[in-house]
Amino acid sequence: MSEKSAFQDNYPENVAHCYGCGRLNGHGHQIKTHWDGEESVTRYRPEPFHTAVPGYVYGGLIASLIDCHSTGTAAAAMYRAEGREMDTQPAFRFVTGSLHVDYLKPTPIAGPLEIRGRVKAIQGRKVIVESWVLAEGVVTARGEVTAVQMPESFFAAALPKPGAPTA
Ligand SMILES: CCCCCCCC(=O)SCCNC(=O)CCNC(=O)[C@H](O)C(C)(C)COP(=O)(O)OP(=O)(O)OC[C@H]1O[C@@H](n2cnc3c(N)ncnc32)[C@H](O)[C@@H]1OP(=O)(O)O
Repeated sequence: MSEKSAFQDNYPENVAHCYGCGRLNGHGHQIKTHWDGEESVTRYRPEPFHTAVPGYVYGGLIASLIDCHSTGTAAAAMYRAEGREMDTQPAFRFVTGSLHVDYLKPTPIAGPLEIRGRVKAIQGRKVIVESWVLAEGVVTARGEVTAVQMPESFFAAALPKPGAPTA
């Protein structure tokens, strides 16, 4: 795969189940993000059930789109910084350390949304990404995400402890 494929299409299978961006999560948003010069872009069409107030998008969806758009941008930026394609090893996997969203205007639910992002800083294992949501060309929300490279312990922590109750 090359940079022409979506960032998320290159995620290793064991981290491709995220509700916001995992291509293997049939219930999720399955967002697809690409570079557009120095900015990253995702296009997403909300469903009628993503309603907050009738006619407008639920803020949690907007946060989710900013979140996964930004973590994907963080991963892609690290590959770019190393001059590598996203399907090369070792894989960069980023999780959300912090997510800040400002809701500037109600976001109309009719029609597609565009989420754009820009890398503010790459600092060691963390990447700070600013992203914004546009509806019909109008910015309705702005966000900032600190994405942190996922430690291997993240996988281990997800496993049930021996003898722990399962329900
Ligand atoms: C990979 C494909 C899936 C993509 C899914 C993306 C969307 C998601 O929903 S991810 C799920 C939600 N996020 C989580 O569950 C993360 C839970 N938190 C954690 O696991 C850890 O706190 C984690 C990984 C963020 C940081 O832990 P750790 O790796 O030990 O970080 P640590 O070494 O302390 O810090 C590394 C750097 O990140 C910074 N950092 C850590 N946490 C935060 C935070 N919450 N806010 C800001 N900066 C932070 C630190 O300050 C440090 O920066 P510096 O190097 O400048 O000192």
